Amino acid sequence: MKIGDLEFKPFISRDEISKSVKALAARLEQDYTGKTPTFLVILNGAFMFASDLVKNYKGDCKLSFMRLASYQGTHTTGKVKAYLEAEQLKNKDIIIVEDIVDTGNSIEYLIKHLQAQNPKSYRIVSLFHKPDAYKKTYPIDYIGINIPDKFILGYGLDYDGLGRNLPDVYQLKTS
Ligand SMILES: O=P(O)(O)OC[C@H]1O[C@H](OP(=O)(O)OP(=O)(O)O)[C@H](O)[C@@H]1O
Ligand SMILES: Nc1nc2[nH]cnc2c(=O)[nH]1
Repeated sequence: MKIGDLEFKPFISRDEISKSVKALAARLEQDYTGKTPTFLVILNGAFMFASDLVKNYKGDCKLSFMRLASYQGTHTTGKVKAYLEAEQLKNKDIIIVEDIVDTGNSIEYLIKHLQAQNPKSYRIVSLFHKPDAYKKTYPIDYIGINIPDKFILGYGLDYDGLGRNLPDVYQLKTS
């Protein structure tokens, strides 16, 4: 399948994704019993995962959204800047919702930003994780599916803005 100028092949089906999302929601529900966590959704990529995750989460919860703007120059390690009102996270049980943790640059930035705002607690849930590409040591508390270090798209993840709407996940063809 061609997206933009690149060729992709089917990788993870919507059924497999759905099972993983339900399992994550169930684990979170159990761990946050008696609490009202705030799901902090990291836009743009996590929008679809977050939507399905909270639909499957039956306990009380709140939602907050944060956009990370990447400034990508000629280097691949893009710097990120958060857009979020200060004090919004103080004394809250935060669950950071990411679609993917790859190198960990984004999550590192987020954690530093979050710590400065004194939340009561914070944990990370990511639907996808590339352990071989991960360069940080922060634990990813809840991981849906570990994947190899290859570019994917679909289910919220894009290539050059394209492919976010696809219900299944595709992997870049390399040969
Ligand atoms: O672990 P890393 O190497 O930092 O990669 C993970 C980040 O990359 C993606 O966001 P992206 O910057 O593509 O923005 P988007 O969510 O708006 O597509 C994803 O949503 C994560 O935030
Ligand atoms: N679309 C997409 N975005 C990413 N951000 C970090 N890793 C990836 C990836 O594999 N695919």
